[in-house]
Amino acid sequence: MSNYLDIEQQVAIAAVRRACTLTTAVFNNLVKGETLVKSDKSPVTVADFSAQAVINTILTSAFPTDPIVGEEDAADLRENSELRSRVVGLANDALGRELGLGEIAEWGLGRIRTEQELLDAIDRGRYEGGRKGRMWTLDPIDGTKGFLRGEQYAVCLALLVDARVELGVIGCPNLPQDVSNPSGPRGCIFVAVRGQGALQYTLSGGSPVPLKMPKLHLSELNLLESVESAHAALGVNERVAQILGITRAPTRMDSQAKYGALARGDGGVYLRLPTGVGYREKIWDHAPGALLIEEAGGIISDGHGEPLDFGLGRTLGENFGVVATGKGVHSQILKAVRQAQEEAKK
Ligand SMILES: Nc1ncnc2c1ncn2[C@@H]1O[C@H](COP(=O)(O)O)[C@@H](O)[C@H]1OP(=O)(O)O
Ligand SMILES: [Mg+2]
Ligand SMILES: [Mg+2]
Ligand SMILES: [Mg+2]
Repeated sequence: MSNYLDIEQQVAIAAVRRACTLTTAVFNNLVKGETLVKSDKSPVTVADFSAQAVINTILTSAFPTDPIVGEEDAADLRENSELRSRVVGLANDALGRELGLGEIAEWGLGRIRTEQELLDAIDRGRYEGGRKGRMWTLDPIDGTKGFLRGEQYAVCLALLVDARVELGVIGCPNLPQDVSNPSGPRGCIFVAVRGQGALQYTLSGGSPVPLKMPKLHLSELNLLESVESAHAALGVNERVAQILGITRAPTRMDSQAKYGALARGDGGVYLRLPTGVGYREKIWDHAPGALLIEEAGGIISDGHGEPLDFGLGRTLGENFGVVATGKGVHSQILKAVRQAQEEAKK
């Protein structure tokens, strides 16, 4: 008998691997005009579109009936022929390469797609989400601002069944494989399967390393937080650290690379508190990271201690931020969050 979600895991890792190769290549050749600004003022690049095209194409070929909640859609590309042909070229380069480790011909790799097929593949990510059945969440580039700065970003894919995350894959092309050797080799893939633990692979292949979060005392913790001050209330984080007596400086990093760092013990707490402008967190920004933390032995909730609800649609609804950390310190951190929040209201 095969292991739970064996095929899904192989497909997801292969898709994320191909997308990571693509995004790395695009970064090295990105030219002016290949970045657009979306209606929410966030950036999107040809790499985001083509990575979504690649992953959706592979998922659809392996699991034709599974819906996908993906961040991007093809509307901007349908009106811009220059951008469209660049995305189509990049996606076909990535899909057309010969089969790699663990890939099988039935996933339809190696075949060149038409423009129409690739735009439709991107738009397969428009599923509205919900509470029943299987669905994938995809963030083709999480942390686009980090990607554009040449810093951290992540290619993030998760499989949910009845709104519960069962499989999470996070590819981090720029993340050092070993935090104690920051100038050493980069490129990690984090994989979590419910009930089966969390693993780190290197992007280049090889055997995975199991991840287990270390038991840390409050005094040893440091916060993992956003680089962008518009994404999280960094001032409140500072106060939370002060209340807890944390003296180590926070680690600022874009994207769900933070969840990978937390799962392997490079930091003690992922802390993301709302800035108060009414932004709703998206399910693709937390689904794979949430399972990774649970399977590495940690706990994840919102800032009030409530579980994250992935069954509300494309967003986490009215949720109050995210707190992910070790089981031993979670309640103390929530208490400090409450105190900092009350002080901020005064
Ligand atoms: N105003 C906002 N508040 C919170 N998160 C945001 C906001 N705008 C974009 N994001 C998303 O936050 C995530 C990055 O947060 P972090 O600061 O932890 O790196 C990304 O998913 C980013 O989208 P994107 O996937 O488009 O980069
Ligand atoms: Mg975005
Ligand atoms: Mg994102
Ligand atoms: Mg994104």
